[in-house]
Amino acid sequence: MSLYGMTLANNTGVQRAIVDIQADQFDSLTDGDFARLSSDRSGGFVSRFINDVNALREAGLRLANNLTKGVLTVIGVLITMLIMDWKLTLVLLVIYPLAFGPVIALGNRVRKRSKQAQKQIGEVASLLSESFQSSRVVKAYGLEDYQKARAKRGFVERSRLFLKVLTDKAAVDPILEITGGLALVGILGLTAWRIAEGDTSLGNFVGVIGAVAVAAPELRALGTLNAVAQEGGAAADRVFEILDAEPSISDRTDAVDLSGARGGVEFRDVHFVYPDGSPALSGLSFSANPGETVALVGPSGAGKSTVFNLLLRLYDPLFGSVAIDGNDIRTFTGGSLRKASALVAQEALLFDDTIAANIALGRIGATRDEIEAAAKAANAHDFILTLPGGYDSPVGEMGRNLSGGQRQRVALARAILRDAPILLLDEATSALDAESEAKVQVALNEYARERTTLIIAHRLSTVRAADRILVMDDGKLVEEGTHDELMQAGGAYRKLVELQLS
Ligand SMILES: Nc1ncnc2c1ncn2[C@@H]1O[C@H](COP(=O)(O)OP(=O)(O)OP(=O)(O)O)[C@@H](O)[C@H]1O
Repeated sequence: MSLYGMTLANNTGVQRAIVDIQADQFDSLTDGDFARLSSDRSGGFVSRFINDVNALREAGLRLANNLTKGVLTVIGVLITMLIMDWKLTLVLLVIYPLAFGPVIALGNRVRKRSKQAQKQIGEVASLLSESFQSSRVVKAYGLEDYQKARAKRGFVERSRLFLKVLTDKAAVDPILEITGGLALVGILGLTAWRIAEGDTSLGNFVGVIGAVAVAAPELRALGTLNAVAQEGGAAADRVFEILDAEPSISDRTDAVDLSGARGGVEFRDVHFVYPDGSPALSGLSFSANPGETVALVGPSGAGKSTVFNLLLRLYDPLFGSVAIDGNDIRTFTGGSLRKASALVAQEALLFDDTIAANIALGRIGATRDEIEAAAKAANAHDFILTLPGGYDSPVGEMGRNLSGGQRQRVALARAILRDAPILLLDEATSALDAESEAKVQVALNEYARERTTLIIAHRLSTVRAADRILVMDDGKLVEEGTHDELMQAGGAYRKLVELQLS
């Protein structure tokens, strides 16, 4: 009964520790650098939460339930043996570690190989989620065989790596059998000699061997436990990689809250290269005054979205500075800095919840009336009312139940509700038809009057009305002016417009 009680207590303890580890891992990733999250496969992270944590749980439970019992038995047996025949016990104490040497070496190999296997599970998880998310393209392009082959390769590799770990673990018992057998032969010889010399008696010897027989299964269990512990250790290494990572972008100790921002934005000679080495900005300087609407245009890869990434301080520039209202954004706390901006990104990301809940994320605690007012301003109200559940309709995973244009309008409503002094629109209306876009534009013009608005758009009709248009190329500013001025100047902007009209 006490064993039952101990097992229950261990199970609960391990389970609680696992919940804490999972929550801490999630907190660390969510609060950590954006660069880290965007640099690894999503499946890699998912597997750290599921597979690594499972391995930790297994190891934790086995260690908690078997280690104490095993160690206590071995200590008790050792004391008895020392009393009965200390010389033979000392010989055994020298021989046993020799037998355990290979088991420990094997344990280290298990650790290395488990780490490799766990990493590969992450790759398989990414492959699976990518494959299910892209099922439309897979069907439309007849890529079923291609995907099946990729998945099969992943599964085969998974089983190959898993088998290696199992093979190592399986070798523990035979090693213990062989070394144990050899040790026994030696001990028998030694004892026969000592009995002949009159140094010990057969009775003592039988007593010691009896004690070894009691301890042997526990020792063997401790041997396999080592392999399990190493597997758990490999998982723990991966979990702690996440927990211990220090974010490179964090609040300075003297950071202050940005409150009452007027929304002036300034980039001064900003140079930036992504962590993978892709150059993005090389000496970009521009400013946007509070309340001004500034459009960023230019060829794909010119660095437009990067401007938003730096303004939100998802990354820090290599050189130069980004300022709001004349103060370097690194002097502000990250939370307050991001509250000053409302971003609508190209992919209009929605969460698997209702439409109302998705809009409300713009400002936690907003009332239903405020949510509806924001939806009206984003020209979303009418389509929302045509849905069976109205504002309470579920949008599906990543907003899959809505059309691209509908998703964008819900995302716009969320940004409008945020009521921030800086509005960042990155191809925010690209999925709308011309009529809907025009309607959204009218509403946005009204809303943007008191806000600094930065607009990225390829469709140049969207940016015509901006107070100023910045033309970027290769991470630099190449032209600047109103639509009319730039058309007259006959430079890069005019070429872009003519290309779109032709
Ligand atoms: N997360 C990232 N990691 C690595 N490189 C990136 C990342 N995002 C962008 N880049 C690179 O930085 C450069 C600028 O990209 P950016 O997205 O800012 O261009 P853009 O002008 O917004 O292009 P588009 O109009 O196609 O959206 C590109 O060469 C791109 O490959």
